[in-house]
Amino acid sequence: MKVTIVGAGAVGASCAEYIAIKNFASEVVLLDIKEGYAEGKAMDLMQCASLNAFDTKITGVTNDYSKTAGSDIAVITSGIPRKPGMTREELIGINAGIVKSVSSNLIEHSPNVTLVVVSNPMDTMTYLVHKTADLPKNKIIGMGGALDSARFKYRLAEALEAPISDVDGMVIGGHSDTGMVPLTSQASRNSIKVSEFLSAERLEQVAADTKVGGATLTKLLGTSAWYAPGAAVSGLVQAIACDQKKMFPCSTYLEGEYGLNDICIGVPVILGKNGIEKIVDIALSDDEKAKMQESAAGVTKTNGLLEL
Ligand SMILES: NC(=O)c1ccc[n+]([C@@H]2O[C@H](COP(=O)([O-])OP(=O)(O)OC[C@H]3O[C@@H](n4cnc5c(N)ncnc54)[C@H](O)[C@@H]3O)[C@@H](O)[C@H]2O)c1
Repeated sequence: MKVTIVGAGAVGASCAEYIAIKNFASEVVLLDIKEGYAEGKAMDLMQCASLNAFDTKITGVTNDYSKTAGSDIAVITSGIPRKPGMTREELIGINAGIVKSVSSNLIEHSPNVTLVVVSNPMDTMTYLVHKTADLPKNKIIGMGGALDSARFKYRLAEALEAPISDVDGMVIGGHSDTGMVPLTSQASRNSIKVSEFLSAERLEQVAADTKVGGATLTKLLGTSAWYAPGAAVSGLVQAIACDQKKMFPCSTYLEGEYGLNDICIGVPVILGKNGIEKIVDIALSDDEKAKMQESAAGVTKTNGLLEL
């Protein structure tokens, strides 16, 4: 199993590290446009191999796509991250050009690749790849909901004063500060609805903190987060590589599901060797349906800024 990660920055390197530690891929190629950067990150990571007991071979290359040939899965993290006070949508100008050329180079060298899009604004970047790349829709996957759900579970556990392993919950909708739809009505602690333990006000606070999870970290760090994003991407890559049939909320192209058309947005999907093997159309409450429509309107507005 060969995995390429484009962008050897904070998220790309974290993702490579988690993939290596999980030890399911034979090869990870890190590619960056910055001379020597991916080579350096790859060498540093390989020097962890004996310490962390993994056999994945990590190599780094400067913008040489011939070295990515035959990749089964490729992750696109190239582009700029946001600075404090910025929205993800503000990154579109620079990142759209990068994502378009990177996806085209990847597909040229690996025509059967499955792409995982991470660069922001992620739903719009995933849509851009759909519109410009010659790949079936099941092989174009946007990562956002897996991270947002992990942040939701962190906030739920905090409110419940419970270990995170007790908690389950999912965030669907757009990967933006306003567009996320944390499914608070369905979140549970050991299969008991969290509304049994938390007041409606506290649950609303959990949802609000979840939605600004990225912005909170960006303010603290001066740039966007990388550990949880890297871990979330590695989970998606492992589910595909190991044909796990695991369910994650991912950004995918919708054709009528959730009453939405011609948009990429986060919904639960089953991930296996064929990428997105199924879109899971769950029943939403009227409130969640309305929030999903509002979220989709926001993503569609950002998509309108693309020059397709
Ligand atoms: N979807 C999510 O949940 C999520 C989470 C965190 C970050 N992000 C996004 O991921 C992206 C990367 O974030 P980061 O913190 O790793 O940024 P970073 O600046 O640390 O790394 C980005 C890397 O991309 C490289 N790059 C730029 N243009 C390139 C090109 N044309 N080809 C190859 N490499 C190129 C840069 O040299 C840099 O090393 C940002 O857009 C950020 O907003 C998304």
